[in-house]
Amino acid sequence: MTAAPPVAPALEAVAITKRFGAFTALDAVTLKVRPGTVHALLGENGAGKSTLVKCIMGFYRPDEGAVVVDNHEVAIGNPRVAQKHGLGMVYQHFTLVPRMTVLENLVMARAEVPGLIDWAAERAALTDFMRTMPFAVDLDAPVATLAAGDKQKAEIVKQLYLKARFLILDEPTSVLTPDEADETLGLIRGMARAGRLSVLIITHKFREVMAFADDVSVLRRGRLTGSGLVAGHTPDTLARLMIGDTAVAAPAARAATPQTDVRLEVVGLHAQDDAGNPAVRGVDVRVRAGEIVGVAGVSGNGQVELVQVLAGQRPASAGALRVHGAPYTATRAEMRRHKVFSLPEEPLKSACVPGMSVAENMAFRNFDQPPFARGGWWLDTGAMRKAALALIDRYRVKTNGPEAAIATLSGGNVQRAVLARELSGDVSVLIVANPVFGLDFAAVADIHAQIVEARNRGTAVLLVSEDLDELLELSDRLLVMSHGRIVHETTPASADLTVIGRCMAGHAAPAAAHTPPNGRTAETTPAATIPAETTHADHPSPAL
Ligand SMILES: Nc1ncnc2c1ncn2[C@@H]1O[C@H](COP(=O)(O)OP(=O)(O)OP(=O)(O)O)[C@@H](O)[C@H]1O
Repeated sequence: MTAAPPVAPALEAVAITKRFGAFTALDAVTLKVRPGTVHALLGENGAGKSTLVKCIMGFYRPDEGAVVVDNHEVAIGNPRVAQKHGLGMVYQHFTLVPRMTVLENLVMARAEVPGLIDWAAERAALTDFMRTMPFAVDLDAPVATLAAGDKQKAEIVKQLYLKARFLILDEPTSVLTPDEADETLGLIRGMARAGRLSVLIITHKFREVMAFADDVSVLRRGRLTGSGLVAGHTPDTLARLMIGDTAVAAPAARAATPQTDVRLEVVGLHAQDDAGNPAVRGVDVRVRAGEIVGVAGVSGNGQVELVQVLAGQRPASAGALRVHGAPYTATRAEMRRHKVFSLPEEPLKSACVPGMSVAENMAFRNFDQPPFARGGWWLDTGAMRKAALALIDRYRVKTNGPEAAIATLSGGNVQRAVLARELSGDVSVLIVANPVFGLDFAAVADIHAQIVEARNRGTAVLLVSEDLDELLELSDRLLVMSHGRIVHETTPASADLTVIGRCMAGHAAPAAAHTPPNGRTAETTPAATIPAETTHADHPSPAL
């Protein structure tokens, strides 16, 4: 490992320009991070934030400009060189190997790992190192067993162990609960104030900028639109720098919908996670036409597996699904017949083919139907292009064109492209997971408006989200999922945040809470806490 001085460095990105073909993603952007400070980098989706940090970290070679660390220009040709200069990056999504322990992950991350590892010596050295950390992370825990907050701490510890003195955090709190986020950012800020670190943090959350950052820089369409002390800004001034005169979608009015026919029924559903452990343990949910049912919960409590079963990406081990009263196993034919659409988490990974074009990805739903397919096999690329152009325009997808590979779009724009595909038709049931993960506030407003409009048109929406504010804003009914079960039901109007928080954290709800009369199906009770024993956990229904 390279020795690096323990003091926080100053870092400057000077007049960085980065082009992708004819497109200029960054136009002479200059950013100065003062030593021992937390510097927030803001910008709407596609503004160039990731491109800028990738230039700093050596993933991309800028066309023009320089990176200066402690007043010395450094040539960072690749991320290993960045690491040698004490620069480390923590990503939005976790990079540690889930099946390995924290200790194994840390040792294997080093640039030079000996052929024969003396694990006892490594453990002793790492135990000493952990004593210098503000975080306590269990070295022997397999990463897969850690809660999201602990995983993120382990990612940060890894960078500090690799002697990073300048840390770039790319939306580090998007997978954390609000408490975990505050704790993590508080500890990071503490380390910066102590002079151990300088930090550049990409975030879309103004609250985090105002509470934890010293300085802020704002990008818009590849240009720096503002920079300075956070104390000199308000969320309004930052918003203006971010989106200029772009109109933000007004919140969609919630129409009174009759909510009569049950469109989606989940009955006694059980499913396992990738390791074969029970993940969904007896879930009952009904969603009616014109209703948004929100499912809250800390990540890792079975929500991903629930959505995957509903999307046909994971088998159920027991229980049943019904759509329009008919048995449903989420085959493509059933999805088409019943008009079931889904917007999954990480759409680039789970709902796109990254190497294929925006137009092709937008046509996935019906590429084998007219007007895209003719004579059973001939694909009409002209029709696909035309349809894609209309969707790009309507959903404001920023792309170099319908022919661009979808993987070249920024995260937020991939999300818009998939949403355009899934919402553009006649939708009877919509299953949505964390739809605004990583999006800026203008895109969030857009997507929320689209979901409420779908509901107003009579779509039954199941909305699974880790963002409680989003659920309280959008849901007609709100369920809380913990340890694979629905443990609480309420409406946003009668929600008690303390009870919800306690249920999310897996703590028993207060005895005074009301149990649904049928003791079984989370559907109609206004505010109910459902004891685990009333679920189907121990009595799985017959397998699908
Ligand atoms: N490899 C690439 N090839 C072509 N264009 C690219 C490539 N990477 C990024 N872009 C384009 O550069 C622009 C900036 O993208 P970038 O990912 O830096 O945005 P961002 O501010 O990080 O957005 P988000 O908040 O959505 O992650 C976008 O228009 C994107 O489509």
